Amino acid sequence: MNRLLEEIRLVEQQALLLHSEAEVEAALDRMAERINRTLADSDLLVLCVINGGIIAAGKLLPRLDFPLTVDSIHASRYRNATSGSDIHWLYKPTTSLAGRSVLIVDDILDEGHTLQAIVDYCLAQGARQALTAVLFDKQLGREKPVKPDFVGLSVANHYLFGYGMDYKGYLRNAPGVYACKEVL
Ligand SMILES: O=P(O)(O)OC[C@H]1O[C@H](OP(=O)(O)OP(=O)(O)O)[C@H](O)[C@@H]1O
Ligand code: HPA
Repeated sequence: MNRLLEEIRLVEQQALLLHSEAEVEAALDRMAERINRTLADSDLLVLCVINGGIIAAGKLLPRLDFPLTVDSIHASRYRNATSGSDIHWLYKPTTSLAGRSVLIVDDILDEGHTLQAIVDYCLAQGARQALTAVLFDKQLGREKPVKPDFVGLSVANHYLFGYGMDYKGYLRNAPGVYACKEVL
């Protein structure tokens, strides 16, 4: 096995489960209920922030019970590292955002720079409103540049993986929220 895969296996073995699959699924139900109540008549465009937001969006969408369209955006700040740097714009939506109500869906709000940049981008493209939904909001104990409109769970300030969140590109598929031991 190569060195990176060995590290991934070790991180996975030593990680601490913070939120079970059942907890996250219940949080998704609650989030969807709030979105259904608020945005049913908005001709919504859901913007999935890939890669991390794939699972959040994929699990949220079938819970939404009104007509909507979907596109994606890829702004990456961590790029397989465990600390963020500059934002790299890797994919921009092909749908016109002009005049649209947009709901940006991501896995985690950490320092908030990525989501803030995506909100700014949507508004600059002429979106009527750019709302935000994050499955996890990390408790940093300080103000963030953006306050999400819809939040699934508030999570502890550790480096996390699972439900879309990666460790060095891996472990996004873990069925729960796990804290890496290195940063515990
Ligand atoms: O609130 P912030 O501190 O800006 O961090 C949050 C962002 O970081 C992760 O993306 P990442 O940059 O790792 O790209 P990825 O989705 O391709 O993994 C995550 O999916 C969020 O988009
Ligand atoms: O804790 C995290 N885990 C994975 N990806 C992330 N992107 C920002 N914070 C995190």
